[in-house]
Amino acid sequence: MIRYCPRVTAQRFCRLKSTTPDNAPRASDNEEWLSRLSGSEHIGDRTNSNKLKHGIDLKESNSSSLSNSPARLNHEIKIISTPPDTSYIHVKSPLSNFTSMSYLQSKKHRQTQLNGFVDIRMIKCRSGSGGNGVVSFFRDAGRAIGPPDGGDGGDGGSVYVQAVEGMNSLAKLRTTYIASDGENGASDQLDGARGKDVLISVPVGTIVKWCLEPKVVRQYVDKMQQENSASLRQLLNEIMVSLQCTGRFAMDQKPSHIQLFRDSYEDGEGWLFKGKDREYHMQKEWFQELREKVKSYDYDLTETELQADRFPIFGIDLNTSTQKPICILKGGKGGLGNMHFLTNLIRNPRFAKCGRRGLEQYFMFELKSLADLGLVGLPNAGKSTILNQISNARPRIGHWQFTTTHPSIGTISLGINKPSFTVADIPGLIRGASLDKGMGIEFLRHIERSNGWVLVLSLENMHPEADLQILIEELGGIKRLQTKKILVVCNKADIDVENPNSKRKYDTIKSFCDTQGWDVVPISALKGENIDLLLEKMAKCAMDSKKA
Ligand SMILES: Nc1nc2c(ncn2[C@@H]2O[C@H](COP(=O)(O)OP(=O)(O)OP(=O)(O)O)[C@@H](O)[C@H]2O)c(=O)[nH]1
Repeated sequence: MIRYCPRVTAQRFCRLKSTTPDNAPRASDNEEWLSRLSGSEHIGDRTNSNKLKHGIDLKESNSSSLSNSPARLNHEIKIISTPPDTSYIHVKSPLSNFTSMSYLQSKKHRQTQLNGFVDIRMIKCRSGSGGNGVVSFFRDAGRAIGPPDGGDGGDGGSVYVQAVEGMNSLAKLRTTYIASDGENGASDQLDGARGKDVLISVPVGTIVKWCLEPKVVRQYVDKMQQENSASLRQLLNEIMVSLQCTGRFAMDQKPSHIQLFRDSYEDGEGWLFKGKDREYHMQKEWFQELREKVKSYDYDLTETELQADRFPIFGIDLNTSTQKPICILKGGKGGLGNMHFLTNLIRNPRFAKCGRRGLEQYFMFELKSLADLGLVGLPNAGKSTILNQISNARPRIGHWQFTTTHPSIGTISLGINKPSFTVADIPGLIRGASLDKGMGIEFLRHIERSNGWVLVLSLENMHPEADLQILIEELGGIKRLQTKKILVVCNKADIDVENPNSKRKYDTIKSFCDTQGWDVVPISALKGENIDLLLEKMAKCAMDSKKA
């Protein structure tokens, strides 16, 4: 906890005309504050580890280590060392956790793909630095130099984030959010104004994650791609990022938060001199003594900063609207004015303290839709036609592949007094989507939160059972599907109805689904056949998934 320096607050910000300052701490107040500081046992406890920065680990990521291994599990975290060997929990984690695949793909390509819908943004945020304290002495007609009256710098503004209802895209977010710096203090005991905060409003369902500077990552990845033939996804999974982390609790050895570090001055530094310079002061014993005491104040400031400058490794999930904005970057503290350094020995303190620096970091804003059910299928299976039939959503429908270029969510109500549920339609998956073929698997984020998945197959295709296997594979394998409630929809049952082969296709799928305990239903979305049964089964799947 910071042992705050003495200050009478009642008259802050009001200008005192031609009277002796009465808002400044008296020498005795300052003496008492400084003597409390000198009793501190903290000095020297903290190591220099706060100078360590996060970064891409070049040694781990040489091209020879790149293989065609399956995609690494996202969020994989390898603990390298823990306290007391190091001050922080040192971890390594794949770069894919701290950058955006979509950002690294061609920007233009993605714009046309998305038709204006934006579900991922990399944003630079900066909190304001604290204003500087000021060196000033009271003056009036009768006195050339009076007691010190230099005010404190104002605190820097912070960056906040909040989730609000009614937004459904990240398109309107700016690329940079900068909170303003605190103003410097002034004569007559005036404290500088506090820097303005910034508030980033995002749709409910957004996850805010800490990430590396996108430009640096892009340059690095481009270089790596020139040197070897690995796909972008493979590269992002193989390149490791070194991070300094902390646990949720002081002694926790399990990393939960990334420790961020400011570029502020060292404890005991950050002095501003006026009249006589630093060299002059450093030679004086009284200044050295004071500096030693103020070191403890700085130590507390740094500790408070380190506590505040922690960000959850897996991000902040804004899955409900935020009642109170969440601070993601805190502004720097304002520096002390010279009136705090008046003591019985130091009558003319010609020095003040600088404000503490703000923080500049990059964050990845990722929108993950909140729908009860996720509709997945190969391109052209008829997902959009189904959603059109059963809900208020009006997705694009076409007989060409990838008509759906961005997710859409429909609400389905089965009548008064009956619960309603939501369904998300995402672009079609193809074999190799997880290796970025077709529209890739980036859109799966929109069904990740749904506990119920509706797999749509087209009976028009020659081997719909093989399509089902492709879906299972691209969705993460049978084990992943076992964690969800699954409903399989065999669409386009109207085609070739008389052909015994059509019945055979359906039976093969049904018997596989039976072995997995999955429900299955044949329909014709185009002709509206069996839609009531489909709705009933979807409602059951949604309710079961809510219970899961
Ligand atoms: N005969 C028949 N055609 C259908 C049926 N359902 C959809 N279609 C047609 O199949 C084509 C594709 O339908 P969409 O709903 O756009 O398919 P999708 O799965 O959303 O396609 P993507 O956007 O590529 O993912 C359209 O021409 C539809 O009219 C059906 O039950 N029977």
